Amino acid sequence: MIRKLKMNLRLRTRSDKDQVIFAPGKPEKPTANIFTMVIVPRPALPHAVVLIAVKPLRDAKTRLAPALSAEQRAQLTLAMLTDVLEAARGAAWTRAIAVVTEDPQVQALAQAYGAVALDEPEGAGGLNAALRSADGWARERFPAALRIALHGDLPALRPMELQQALRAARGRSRAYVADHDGSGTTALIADAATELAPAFGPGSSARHAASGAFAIADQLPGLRQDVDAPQDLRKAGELGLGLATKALLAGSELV
Ligand SMILES: Nc1nc2c(ncn2[C@@H]2O[C@H](COP(=O)(O)OP(=O)(O)OP(=O)(O)O)[C@@H](O)[C@H]2O)c(=O)[nH]1
Ligand SMILES: C=C(OP(=O)(O)O)C(=O)O
Repeated sequence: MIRKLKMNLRLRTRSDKDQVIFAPGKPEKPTANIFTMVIVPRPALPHAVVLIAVKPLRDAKTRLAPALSAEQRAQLTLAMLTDVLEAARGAAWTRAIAVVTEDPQVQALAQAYGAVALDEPEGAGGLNAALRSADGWARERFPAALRIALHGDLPALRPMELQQALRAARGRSRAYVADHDGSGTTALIADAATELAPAFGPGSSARHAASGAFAIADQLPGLRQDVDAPQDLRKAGELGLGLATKALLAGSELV
């Protein structure tokens, strides 16, 4: 009897595509205790798919050109993305991470951290088209999940901040986190029933508010601190850099 139940459980877990447990590098397997599953049915926990768009490294971080060479900007982009992937993996509700990019080095880094690398969509739609495409992928693959679009240049992001933003968005169809100076957006969240409808770019905070998204007001310094200009690196350094960015910038006068 028990053997039969175990077999049924295994089959059910494998056939339900929205039950994938996020475990980078490890095969999927049911984590629930068989007796818990049978005797105490639990409601599904909220879960989120993290979407990160990254443009080709050769074009990245142009506003840092006064302070860093093209090669240094590419290395910094990879280091900051590493720290964002680490933070995203550490947030309790993260079910999957997808990085949308055409850059092979970025794709390889994403996959090394257990994320899915999605191809850049056809056409020259830029960041918002890339995120719309990733959102379509996520909604099809994880129909009950929240999605959170997140910048890849948040080197002081903590897993708890990501988790807090997701909690703050509960009960809202869409919500966003404004950047540190209030004009831009560092994260945009949509619930399972709602398209992400990203409107990133200069002044995106006002656009996201005008589109009806809820402005998350929580103190989230690491989540708000994106790196656009050289002085942003110092501010992120004061908050505490993730390990990869910290190692890359050790000894640099920029932090
Ligand atoms: N996949 C994809 N990601 C993009 C695109 N444009 C921008 N991004 C990403 O969106 C985020 C914010 O982009 P930007 O601020 O425009 O670019 P940046 O490289 O961070 O900085 P600047 O070159 O100084 O503007 C970064 O993570 C970018 O890599 C795009 O066309 N496709
Ligand atoms: C794309 C955005 O950010 P930034 O250009 O500052 O990275 C934004 O705030 O919408």
